[in-house]
Amino acid sequence: SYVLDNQSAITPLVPQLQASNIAQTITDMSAFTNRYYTTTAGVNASDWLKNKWTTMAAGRSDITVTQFTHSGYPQKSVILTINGTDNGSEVVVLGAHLDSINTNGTTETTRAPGADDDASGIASMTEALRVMLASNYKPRRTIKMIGYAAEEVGLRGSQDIATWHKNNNVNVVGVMQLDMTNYKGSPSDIYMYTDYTDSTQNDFVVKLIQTYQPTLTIGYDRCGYGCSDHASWTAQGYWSSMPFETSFNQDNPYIHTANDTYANMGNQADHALKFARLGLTFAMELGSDGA
Ligand SMILES: N[C@H](Cc1ccc(I)cc1)C(=O)NO
Ligand SMILES: [Zn+2]
Ligand SMILES: [Zn+2]
Repeated sequence: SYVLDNQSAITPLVPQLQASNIAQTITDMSAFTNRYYTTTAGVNASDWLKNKWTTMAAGRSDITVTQFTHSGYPQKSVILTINGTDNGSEVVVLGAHLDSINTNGTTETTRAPGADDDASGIASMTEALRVMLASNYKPRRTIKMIGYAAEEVGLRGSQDIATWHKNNNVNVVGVMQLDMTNYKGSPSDIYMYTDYTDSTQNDFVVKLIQTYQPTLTIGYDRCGYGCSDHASWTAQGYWSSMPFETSFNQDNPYIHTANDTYANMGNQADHALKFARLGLTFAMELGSDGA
C-alpha cells in the first residue's frame, strides 16, 4: 500500500505553487498557431518546451532534458529526467501532451490553441517542476516529466514511450496523466477516471488529495475508451491514474477548436492549480521513497 510518509518535506511546498505561473505557460503555449504533430508550429512548440525545461533545470547535474524522436512524423516528445539519489532504478512518471488539434483539419495555418487540451496539463506539471527546483528537491527515485507528442492522433507519442520503457525493462512504479486541468465545468473539483487506470493507485491519489488538499471534492467517472496517454502506460502493464477537470458529460465544449482558449476557461488558472498541487504531491510522495 502507498504510505504518505513524506509530509514534512512536501507540505511546505504546496502553497508555493502559483496560478499566475500556470496562466503564463498556458498563454505562451496557446500562442503557437497550432501544436499539431505534423506542422512547423507543432515542431516549434516541442522545441520551445525543451528549451523552457532546460533553462529551468540549469545548474542541476542530476537533471537531463531530451527529445524523443518518433517515426513517421516530425513532432518530438520532451522528457525531463531527475535522476534518483539512491533508488534511481525505480521511476515515477508525470505526463501531459504538448500537441493540439482542430477537428476541422489542421494545416500549417489552422488555429488550434489547445489552452485546456492540453496546455493546461503541461502548465500544471511545469509549475510543479518549478517549485521542486526552487526547493532544490532531490528525489530518491527517478522522476520523469513527459510532454507527449501526437496524443490527439491516437496516443501515438505515449505509445512509443511506454513501449520503450517496457522493452527496456524500466521499473516505472507509477504514472499520472494531466490532460485538461483548467476548465471548471462540473460541481466537484477533481474527477478520478476509473477505466484504463489502476484502482489501487487511484486510491493513493485520492489519499493525496484528502491529505494535501482536504477542502477539495472528488468525483469518479469513466471515458469508455482510451481517452488520453494514461491508457498507453496501462497497455504496457504499468500503473496509471488520470485526474480530470470535469465529469464526462460536462467536458470542455471548446476543445479541438480555435476557441479552446484561456479566456474560455474564465481567464483563471485556479482550477489547474489543484492539479499542479496534485502532480507535485504525487511526484514527491512516490519520488521520495527508497527501495
Ligand atoms: N479525448 C480526450 C478528451 C477528453 C477526455 C476525457 C473527457 I471526460 C472528455 C474529453 C482528448 O481529446 N484528449 O486530448
Ligand atoms: Zn484532445
Ligand atoms: Zn488532451
